[in-house]
Formats: sequence, C-alpha cells, structure tokens
Amino acid sequence: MPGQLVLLRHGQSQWNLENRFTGWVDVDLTEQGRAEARAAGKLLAEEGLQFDVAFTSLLQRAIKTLWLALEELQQPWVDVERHWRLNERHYGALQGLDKAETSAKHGEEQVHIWRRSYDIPPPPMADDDPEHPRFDSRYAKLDARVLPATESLALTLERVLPFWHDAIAPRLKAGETVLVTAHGNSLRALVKYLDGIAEDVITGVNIPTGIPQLYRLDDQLNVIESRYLGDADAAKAAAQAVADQAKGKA
Ligand SMILES: O=C(O)[C@@H](CO)OP(=O)(O)O
Repeated sequence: MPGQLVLLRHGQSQWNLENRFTGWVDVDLTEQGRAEARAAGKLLAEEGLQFDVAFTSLLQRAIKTLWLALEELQQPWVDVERHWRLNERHYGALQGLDKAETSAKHGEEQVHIWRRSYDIPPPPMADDDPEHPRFDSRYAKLDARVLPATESLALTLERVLPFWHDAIAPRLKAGETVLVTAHGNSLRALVKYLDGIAEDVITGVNIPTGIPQLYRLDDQLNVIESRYLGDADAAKAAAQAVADQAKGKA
C-alpha cells in the first residue's frame, strides 16, 4: 500500500507580512509564522501521522517551518532532505516589490497574470543583479544554467518534477509517510500535477500558509482524496486572503 503525503506551505514570512513578492529571497518566519508552523505540527499529531522522511527547500522559511512542525510532533529525528528544486518560484524583477503597489502601478490584471497565469513569467532579474542565485553560495555546486532569473508556474513545475520522480515518489511507492514543506507556488505546481488541474483552473488555486494538506494516493500515486487538516472554512478563508494580496490600494 502506498504511503501518505502531506504538503505544507511555510508559516507567515516577514515578506508575507509586508506583502512583498518574495520568490528566492531568503526571508525568515515572523512570530506568527512560527506559531502557524507549531499549529501545523499539532494538526499532524492529532491525525496520528508518523513520518518516515521529510523534504524541504533551501530557504529558511520552509526549513524552519519543518523544524517547528517536527518538534511539535515530537518527531525531530525524521530524515530531512533539502533541495533547491523545492524552492519557491523565482519571481524575477518583482522580488522585493510591494504587491498592492505593483497592482496600482501596472494594473490588477497584469499582476494577476504575473502571479497566477500558468506560463507567463514575470520580467526577469538582470543577470548581473547581486541577488541573482548564481552569486549565492548555496547554489555554487549547481550548473549555473539551471538557475532561474524568473519562472512561470510551468517552469517551476518543470524543475520540481524531476525531484518528485527521483526522490519523493519512490518513497511513497515504498509505503512511506512523507512530509513536503515548501512554498506557495512550488506547491501549486505539485498540486497541479498531482490533482491533474487544468492550466486555466490552477490560476484560481491559492495555498494558505501553515495548513497541512493530506493526500491519500493509490499504487500509481493517483490521488484518492486530499483535504486540509483542521478547520476547512479557515483554510478556505486563508486561501482567499492569499488571492487578495495583490488587490490595488484604494
Ligand atoms: O511572493 C511570493 O513568492 C509568493 C508566495 O509568497 O507570492 P504569490 O502568492 O503572490 O505568488
């Protein structure tokens, strides 16, 4: 029998709080984000989940969310693998900008295209921008050609999928219980793939911070069912709040 999969977006980050496009910028969790991570751990404990392995990105908001959830679960010894392929979608030249101000400047429709269209990436970051990932030592061992200067959701899925197939799927097929702690858009990419969501429907999907989503899968890793743990209405409201982040300032 295949194992169970939990997807968990990190808790509120400093730039979630400030409503800024984040992408690959390595901002920390806020105090509320840490509380969300602990609350996620509590929900996982209530569900009686015992994890065999956990995967996360190379960004501290996801790594620390995982630590706090595992601590709350009293499973701090679980094997953890960090990988750049689970990083957030690279937001190109938008990284650091205020979402509502960007909507006021470019229009909500354009910002919705940048945030949620399937295959239109935001404008790229300049190659010589000091924030470009090729200047970041954590990616130094990678071929610089794989490092993005911007990404659409389609490009994000393209780089998440090899890690899914090589690292995550085999563990699930072996019957293990797997926790993936990552980001709003790297998880949207994975959810699109797992749930077979159409390109024009994924634009309406938003993932709330710090609420675990539990998947039951069959032998071929087809989804039997998935649900957010805890209060379903709260998860819905939190997803809507994410959708509304780029509403222009009145
Ligand atoms: O800023 C980002 O990197 C993401 C996730 O926080 O934002 P959005 O929901 O606008 O895609």
